[in-house]
Amino acid sequence: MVAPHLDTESMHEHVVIRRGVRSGLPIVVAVHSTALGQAIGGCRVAQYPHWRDGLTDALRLSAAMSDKCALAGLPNGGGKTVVALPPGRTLDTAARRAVLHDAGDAIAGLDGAYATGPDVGTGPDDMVTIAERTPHAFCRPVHAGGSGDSSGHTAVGVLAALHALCAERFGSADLSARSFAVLGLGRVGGHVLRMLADAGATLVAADIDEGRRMLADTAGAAWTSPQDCLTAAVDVLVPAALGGLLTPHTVPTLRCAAIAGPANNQLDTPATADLLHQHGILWAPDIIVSAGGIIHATAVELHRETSAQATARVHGIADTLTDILRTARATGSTPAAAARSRARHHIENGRR
Ligand SMILES: NC(=O)c1ccc[n+]([C@@H]2O[C@H](COP(=O)([O-])OP(=O)(O)OC[C@H]3O[C@@H](n4cnc5c(N)ncnc54)[C@H](O)[C@@H]3O)[C@@H](O)[C@H]2O)c1
Repeated sequence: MVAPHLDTESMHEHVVIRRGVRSGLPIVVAVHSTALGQAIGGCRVAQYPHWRDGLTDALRLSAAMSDKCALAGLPNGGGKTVVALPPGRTLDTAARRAVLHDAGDAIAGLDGAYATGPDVGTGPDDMVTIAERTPHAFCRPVHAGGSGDSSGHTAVGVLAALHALCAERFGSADLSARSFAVLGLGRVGGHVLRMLADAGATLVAADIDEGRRMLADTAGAAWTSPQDCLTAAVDVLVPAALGGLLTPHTVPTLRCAAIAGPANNQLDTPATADLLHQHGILWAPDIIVSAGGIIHATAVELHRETSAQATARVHGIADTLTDILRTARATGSTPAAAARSRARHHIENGRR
């Protein structure tokens, strides 16, 4: 089924919802916008209480991708693929291959309106499997000019954002003078922690996985519980785990002066940006901070740039963030509102 999505607040161009013919699993491909060019966004394979929760996630994440691409200056729109696994369901090799082929067929049916890449629950090998059914998957190996694992590039973008944020909030981009609480030491958070340690920063770190403690020890970071990390008295909180951690319940407990990290969808609702503002906490919009991976991937995979050229684009995140923070200050709005307004402006101009 290919049907237009009728959400009036954020109208999607296409939403494909289908039960995979091979896997029997629910597959959603959401194309939010192609106003600026081909929609891009990862393929997520994750457990959801109900497949409709996967649909909601796909709609939300694809709309956020449109804003992320627009703010990153990419000639692309936002899309997302979600394979919604029932609670407790895991995939063996054959089932995984079946569902990835089903997803590939759904993407192929969009005739190039959308291209996919790795996301939560998928990696570069899965893109090779999807590419057996559609050419619209980022799957070139690094040695052939592909982008590879995005987490290192995302981390480079986070560091660029942290420099810009510190310059705006504390009057200096010198990270060695600042303290950071890194919440989540996975692929991106681990890189960010190491880079902050190299820069001489004072560090606190946490992860629900005790196995990540070694990373913190090596970086000279004080290991703490996730709850204490969230509320640590530091200059900057770096959310690098899951989204939704900034809520009306958690914001009053925060003791940081600023927040910037790679975690997607950090705010539970857009209104929480106002609450952060009221508490004097400067929040760098995640759609800007976390864009390094997608900037690098599109540059090398779609536009055939060298990795060095792509990395220079990733460093541009610092200028984008500085511009948004200054605009917010000048207009008395929140950075979230300034970023959203800028993104919508770019998308509307692209549509004309
Ligand atoms: N990988 C990328 O290139 C990329 C790009 C853009 C955005 N992001 C976002 O950045 C975040 C991290 O991505 P990743 O690729 O590093 O994921 P990951 O799965 O490798 O790492 C996430 C880490 O967070 C930990 N974690 C989960 N729940 C936690 C909790 N409640 N408290 C503390 N730690 C917790 C996990 O144990 C894991 O170590 C995600 O929100 C992801 O969507 C990632």
